[in-house]
Amino acid sequence: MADKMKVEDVLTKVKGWKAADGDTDAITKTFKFEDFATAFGFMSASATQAEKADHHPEWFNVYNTVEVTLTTHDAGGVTQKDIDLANKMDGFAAKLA
Ligand SMILES: C[C@H](O)[C@H](O)[C@H]1CNC2=NC(N)=NC(=O)C2=N1
Repeated sequence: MADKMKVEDVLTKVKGWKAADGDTDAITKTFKFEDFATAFGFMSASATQAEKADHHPEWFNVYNTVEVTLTTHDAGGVTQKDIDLANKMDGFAAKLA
């Protein structure tokens, strides 16, 4: 199992993510796209990656906005798996921007 890391250390390895409100055991970022189809494309690419890595995001989507929260349930906090998924999701978002 991936080891739980300090959220402040994790935040040095991802861009534009922050500690989730009232929760030092998760990181969050809000992605905004041109429209729903693009937001859904981002979610689709992220879902495929999540399945591949067996590591899944929590998210909330309204139209063109996707609020993402990452944590590792098995570790009770943030791990390298969240850093990897955050960086992948940033890459998908950059391609769709
Ligand atoms: C059994 C399976 O490997 C686990 O339940 C996986 C699935 N996806 C997961 N996703 C996340 N975010 N955290 C986990 O601990 C986790 N565990």
